[in-house]
Amino acid sequence: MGTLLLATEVVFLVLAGFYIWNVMKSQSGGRTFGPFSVRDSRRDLDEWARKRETSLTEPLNERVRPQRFEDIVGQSEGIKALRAALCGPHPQHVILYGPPGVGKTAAARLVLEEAKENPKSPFGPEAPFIEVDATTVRFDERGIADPLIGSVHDPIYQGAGAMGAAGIPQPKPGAVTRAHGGILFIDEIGELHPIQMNKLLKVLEDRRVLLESAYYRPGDSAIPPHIHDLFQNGLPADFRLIGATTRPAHELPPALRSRCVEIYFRPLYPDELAQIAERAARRIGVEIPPEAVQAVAGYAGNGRDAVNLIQIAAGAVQNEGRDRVEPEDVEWVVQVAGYSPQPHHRVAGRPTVGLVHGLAVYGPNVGRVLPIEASALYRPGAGQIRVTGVIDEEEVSHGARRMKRRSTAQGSVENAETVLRRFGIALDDWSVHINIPGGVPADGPSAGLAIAMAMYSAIREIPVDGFLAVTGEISLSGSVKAVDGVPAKIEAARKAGARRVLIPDDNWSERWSCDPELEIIPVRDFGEALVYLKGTLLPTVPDLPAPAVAAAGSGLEADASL
Ligand SMILES: Nc1ncnc2c1ncn2[C@@H]1O[C@H](COP(=O)(O)OP(=O)(O)OP(=O)(O)O)[C@@H](O)[C@H]1O
Repeated sequence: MGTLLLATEVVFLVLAGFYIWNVMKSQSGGRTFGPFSVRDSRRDLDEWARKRETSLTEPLNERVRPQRFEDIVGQSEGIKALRAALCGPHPQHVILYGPPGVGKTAAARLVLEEAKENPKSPFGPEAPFIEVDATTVRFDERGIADPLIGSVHDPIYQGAGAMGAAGIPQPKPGAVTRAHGGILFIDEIGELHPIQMNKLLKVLEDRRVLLESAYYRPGDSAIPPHIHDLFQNGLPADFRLIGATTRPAHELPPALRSRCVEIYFRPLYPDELAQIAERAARRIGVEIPPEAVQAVAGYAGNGRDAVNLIQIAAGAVQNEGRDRVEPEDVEWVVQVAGYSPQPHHRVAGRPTVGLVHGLAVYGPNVGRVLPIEASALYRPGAGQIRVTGVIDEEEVSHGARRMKRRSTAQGSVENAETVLRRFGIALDDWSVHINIPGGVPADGPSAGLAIAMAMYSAIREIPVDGFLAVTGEISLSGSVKAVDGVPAKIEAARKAGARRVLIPDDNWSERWSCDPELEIIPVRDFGEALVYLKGTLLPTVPDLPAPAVAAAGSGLEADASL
């Protein structure tokens, strides 16, 4: 019996000891966080710390990202304007326009550091650079969460915590407040929800975010003083905005545009893409011969493409134990990644009947060569003019009003037709096909002179100088009228390998009189322009008798159905 009692006592003592040990152990774990004990939390912390010890090498795109303004190719004008807007004593808000992948984000990321170096800049050494992508920034119409502007977490919402339980609304700062004292960069700003855009405009105006909540009572002593302060004085949001967009300026709200300096980044030319590719290869540590660089430039539509092409090719090459990217490696990437050749127009060089290199501007300040083709068949009494490649209707915007208008290029063709008739060509006897490949941009009138010259060349079978580029609007009387974007067009002609450019006399500037590479010639009318049609100067305006005999065709594909 005594033994039994002793055994029971021992068992009881062991159980009690085990219970006490367990209680003490759980108490030594300390507080709990909801369902988590401190021990659980510590275990998770250790796990994350262990994970953080693992890190991969720096991604290639990080390695090739521009580190200084000098690394950004081809945007010197845009960067100069960006510096002027942000690096002085009175920085301004900026909108950066431009196609994708040409260095807008790269430049925006660098400008704050440069501004900080100016002792007169209001950006302090700790000024933040906050980056937001408008295509992914969450927008909640009920205003529960607004990571851009900030919001109030009202006590009714799930997870309002101890403050919520006490009926206290909690202001949550957004990116505009995190950017206080620095720069807020909004990529794709044109994609912001209109309500968010309006809120942003208000913040730009007030330089603070004023929040409201039905749960806020100014006299409530249960609300902590810092929350009273935020409701009464607002969250600070004095920053400078850089908004980047691939949209054209007229698609952005005028109220935003009027508050910002507008800066344009332009598409990159093939030689600039080649430079970016070369630099990327160098940074990655692979060799690249000029032929492979040219191959990249032929397929890359922008700087990002150039870098991506090099990255994939370099990766493949390195996996094979090589350190040199050959043109075949670039071709392989082009195949597998589905790149298409870029239409980087060069002038034809050889004289061609019916082919005139017009000049157009697309985007802000970007010119390009626009080949205009004409073919002609002599069809006595059955003449007609067919135009292909022209956009039938263009949408134009005047502030909030959108209008559709007939393509101005179509009008240019009709003007050219009248001019040729005035010059004695019996168009009733000619079937003429004019083709403007690639669609004509909104500045169609400036193709008028080129169209008239192409038609004339096709009908008279005169080969056009293959190094000639032409811009100018043509009036019904044949005079050549001023057009927009002549400097950009001249640059495009230069890049395309032209040697001579005809421009309207009204656009002439003395600075073009001694260009070492290009002969830039002002012309007043169609007759003057014709003197330069063939590379060898014609002594006078050509004689233009109406054709008397049958069947003159052009050098370009004659269309029997004309
Ligand atoms: N002009 C350039 N000079 C040098 N590198 C460039 C240039 N443009 C683009 N790149 C390369 O492409 C990458 C992407 O460019 P970035 O993000 O600046 O383009 P973006 O104009 O902001 O385009 P998106 O509108 O698509 O954001 C850069 O990190 C850089 O490696």
